[in-house]
Amino acid sequence: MPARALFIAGAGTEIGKTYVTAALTRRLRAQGRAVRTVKPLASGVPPLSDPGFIESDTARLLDAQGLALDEEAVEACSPWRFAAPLSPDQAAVLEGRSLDLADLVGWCRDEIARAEGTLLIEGVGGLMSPVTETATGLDWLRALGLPALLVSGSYLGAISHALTACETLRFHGVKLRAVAVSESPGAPAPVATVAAAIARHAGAPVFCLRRGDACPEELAGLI
Ligand SMILES: Nc1ncnc2c1ncn2[C@@H]1O[C@H](COP(=O)(O)OP(=O)(O)OP(=O)(O)O)[C@@H](O)[C@H]1O
Ligand SMILES: C[C@H](N)[C@H](N)CCCCCC(=O)O
Ligand SMILES: [Mg+2]
Repeated sequence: MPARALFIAGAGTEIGKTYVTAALTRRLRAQGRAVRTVKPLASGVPPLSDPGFIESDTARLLDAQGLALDEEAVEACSPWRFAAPLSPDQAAVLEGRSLDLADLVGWCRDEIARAEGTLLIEGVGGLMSPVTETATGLDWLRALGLPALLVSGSYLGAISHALTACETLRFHGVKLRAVAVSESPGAPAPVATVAAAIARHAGAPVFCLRRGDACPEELAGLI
């Protein structure tokens, strides 16, 4: 059976993409489905030898897959890793490196071609955060032609951020599979209220994850 691949895009950064992607990975595995989860381009990732590595997106996604945290697994999950917690193009400059969208897209296409079951690809930052000096995450997603799961927070302002991302995806012909609203710490409104507001305009199913929640079964069922 051909692989199903999904791109996890964000309405912003630090809002729950990795949390939701890890939760979805665990849910799919619990349902007995084959899943591979990658974060090809990651900034803010210390070396594997650093105690802080355990907090990185790469470590969290490997853990959700039940994989060991070794060099081989890290490289296979996140071939482009940068230490500075900045936009990847800026983090790359600090290391005297550069990034090319064609390389990133080519790597993902190879993964899609060889995946068995479901392939989850976490993006970087928000939908239009830069991924190279000249390309945004939206360019990356469009080049892959994959459907998206949009992750939003529930902080004040999240509704507009989420709907702006939904509208941008629609404008560019990207299929929006669902929106996952991950509860932001200290948010002034209940996450369900924020999700309901997003659902009135998003044109896609909307799900909530409160702090510490597992992935809803219904969300996994759409993937
Ligand atoms: N629903 C939730 N329950 C508990 N913790 C959460 C939840 N959502 C997010 N977090 C925590 O909030 C922090 C930021 O979330 P996360 O790392 O998933 O953001 P992100 O969108 O992937 O960020 P980046 O743009 O760096 O990839 C993490 O410590 C994460 O574990
Ligand atoms: C370091 C951070 N957590 C992410 N890895 C990168 C976020 C880049 C955001 C760039 C932007 O949109 O302004
Ligand atoms: Mg992340």
